[in-house]
Amino acid sequence: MNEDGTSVEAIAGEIVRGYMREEPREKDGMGKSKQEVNKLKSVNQGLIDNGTEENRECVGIHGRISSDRMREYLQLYLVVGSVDCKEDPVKVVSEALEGGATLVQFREKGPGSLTGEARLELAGRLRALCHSAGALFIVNDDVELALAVDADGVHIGQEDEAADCVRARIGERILGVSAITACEARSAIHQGADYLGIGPIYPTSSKKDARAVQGPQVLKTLRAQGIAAPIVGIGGITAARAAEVVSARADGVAVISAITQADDAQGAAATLKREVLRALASSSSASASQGSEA
Ligand SMILES: Cc1ncc(COP(=O)(O)OP(=O)(O)O)c(N)n1
Ligand SMILES: Cc1nc(C(=O)O)sc1CCOP(=O)(O)O
Ligand SMILES: [Mg+2]
Repeated sequence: MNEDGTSVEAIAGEIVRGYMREEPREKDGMGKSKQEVNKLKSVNQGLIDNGTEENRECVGIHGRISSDRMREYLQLYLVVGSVDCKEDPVKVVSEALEGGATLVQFREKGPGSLTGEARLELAGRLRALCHSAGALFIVNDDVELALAVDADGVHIGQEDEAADCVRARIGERILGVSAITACEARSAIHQGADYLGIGPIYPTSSKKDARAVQGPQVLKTLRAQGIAAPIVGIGGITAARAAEVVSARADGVAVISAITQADDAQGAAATLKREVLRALASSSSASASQGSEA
C-alpha cells in the first residue's frame, strides 16, 4: 500500500490499462509508425498482439504454453534491468526487439536498481513494448510485480521461492527455472517449469553470485540424461559463441551484456539472432540426415 492508500496492484492496473488503451496507435511511445510496428512483428515470428486471443494463448487463458511455442520464444532472450544499460532501458529494449529479440526478462536488481513506482512503471512500459513487437515479457524473481503488470511469466532460480509455490501463484503463465544438474532440471519440470535457464555457460560479469562456469558441455549432458524440456543457455554468451550454445542443444540464448553494453543494441540483437537461427537450421538438417540414414 502506498502513502496515499493506493495499492501497488491499483497503480499497476492503471499503468497497464493506459498502455493497452493506447495500442494500437499511429505512433507508439518510441515514435514508431504502425508500419514499423508491423515490421517488428514480422521479425518476431510466432506473434502475439496485445490483448488479442493469440496473445492470451501465450499468457495462460487457454492453458500452459506448448513446448514448441516456448522453444521459439527462447531463441533470443534478453535479460535486462536499468543498471545493465548504458542508455535508457526503454530504448535498449526497443532496439533489441527491432533486432529480433523474442523474449525479454525484466531483472531489476542490484545496487542502483529502481524501486517502487518507478520500477513498476518501467515494467509496465517494457511489457507494452514487448507485446507490440510480438515478444513475451517475463519478470525475474518477483511474482507480485509479474502479477501486478500482467506479465507473461516469471523466472526463478534455485535460491528463490519454490517452483511449485510460484506455479500455484501464477496459474498458467510461463514459469522459467534456473538449473544445472539433471536432478534440478527434473524437479523444476515436475513442479511446473515451462523452460530451464542453464548457466553460466561461460564466465560472466553481469551476475556476481553466478554458479561455477559450466561450459556448453552441460547442455549436451542434460540432453543425454533425458532432459527434453525447452532450454535457454545463459552467461557470457556473445554472437561468436551463440552457435556453439545452440549446437550443444539449447533452444536459444539469453544475454545481458551482449545487447545492453553494445553501441548498437539493434545490430547486436540482429547478429545474435542470425547466429542462433543459423545454428538451429544446421542442427535440424543434421538430425534430419541422421534420421534418413537410420
Ligand atoms: C534465463 C535465465 N536463466 C537463469 C537466470 C538466473 O536466475 P537466478 O539463478 O535466480 O539468478 P538471478 O537472475 O535472480 O540473479 C535468469 N535470471 N534467467
Ligand atoms: C542473469 C544470469 N544468470 C546466469 C546463470 O548462470 O544463471 S548468468 C547471468 C548473467 C548473464 O549476463 P551476460 O550475458 O552479460 O553474461
Ligand atoms: Mg532469481
